Amino acid sequence: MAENRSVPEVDRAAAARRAVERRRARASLKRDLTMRVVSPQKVLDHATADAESVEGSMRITDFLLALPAIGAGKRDRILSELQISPVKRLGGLGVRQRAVLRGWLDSRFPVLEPRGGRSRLLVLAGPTAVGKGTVAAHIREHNPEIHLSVSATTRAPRPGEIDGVHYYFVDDAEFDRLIADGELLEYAVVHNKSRYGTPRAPIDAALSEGKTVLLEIDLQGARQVRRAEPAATLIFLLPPTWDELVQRLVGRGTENAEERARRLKTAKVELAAQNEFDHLIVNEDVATAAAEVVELSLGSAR
Ligand SMILES: Nc1ncnc2c1ncn2[C@@H]1O[C@H](COP(=O)(O)OP(=O)(O)OP(=O)(O)O)[C@@H](O)[C@H]1O
Ligand SMILES: Nc1nc2c(ncn2[C@@H]2O[C@H](COP(=O)(O)O)[C@@H](O)[C@H]2O)c(=O)[nH]1
Repeated sequence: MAENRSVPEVDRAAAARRAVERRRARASLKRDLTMRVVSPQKVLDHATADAESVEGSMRITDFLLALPAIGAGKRDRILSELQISPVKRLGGLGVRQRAVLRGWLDSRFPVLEPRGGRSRLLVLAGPTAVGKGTVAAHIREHNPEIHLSVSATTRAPRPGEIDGVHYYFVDDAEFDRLIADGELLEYAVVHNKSRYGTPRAPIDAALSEGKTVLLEIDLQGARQVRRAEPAATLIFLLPPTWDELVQRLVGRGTENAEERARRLKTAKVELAAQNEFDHLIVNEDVATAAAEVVELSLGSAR
């Protein structure tokens, strides 16, 4: 018990606890970098602003290894090219080192200028359980002027899901017919399992009535829409952290462990494609994220 221990002992125990917490926070940051939930530039900016922060205490070697397609060999070559010692922590970099690292990051991971805001066709995509459905439902409730597309799917309804409201639940034969008759704007097998597609007619009708249309679909579908309608506004919803994403998926409780693993595998691929989108929105709070989507829809209302 703490009362029976000497002061230095208590201090040592507290310091050990803090060290464990810091190690955990750094591991979590490393995961978020690997999953592209945070941009490397942002991590470097944090480290520069506060050397004592989790970002600041991250080793340059761990930072580089967390970046896509950087292994130990490449990491060492980059460090030698940038003349940065491998023992450095991000917060301990000198002005010159920070500048060359920032330049290297900008050339390797360009921050794309948003291209969107050009059409009333909005696509909301993002990894599983990030909250696309929740944000879309919030918009349906608070912004009835926005037409929310109802997809067709071959997946079975979840408890509480209503045919024609959440999805059109169809069998494989009907999905084949929709494709054959050209009735889908886009379609895809999602999570290597069920088929999902966007019925074209209701969208054309809503657009011709001057309405804004929102599709909540996966990455493959978003890419198809981009090809078919280059002016569409593509929005990618991000989780605050990878751990939060996993918690949301588990907390939703609608998939078994095998299905969750399948979805998280797809999520990694989707997160890595976020730069293809016109806008990134972090879904920390549903109402705020929904308001940001609506704001973008106003910007593109023409
Ligand atoms: N901002 C938020 N904060 C906390 N929990 C959230 C937030 N947004 C959504 N959730 C919760 O996360 C879970 C997943 O949300 P949702 O089903 O909307 O995700 P999704 O992106 O549509 O997933 P999928 O692609 O798998 O269909 C739900 O339990 C939802 O209540
Ligand atoms: N390409 C399309 N993807 C769609 C469509 N409708 C939904 N989705 C995506 O599927 C997954 C899984 O959804 P769930 O309801 O089974 O959890 C999710 O990423 C949706 O965005 C669609 O019409 N086309």
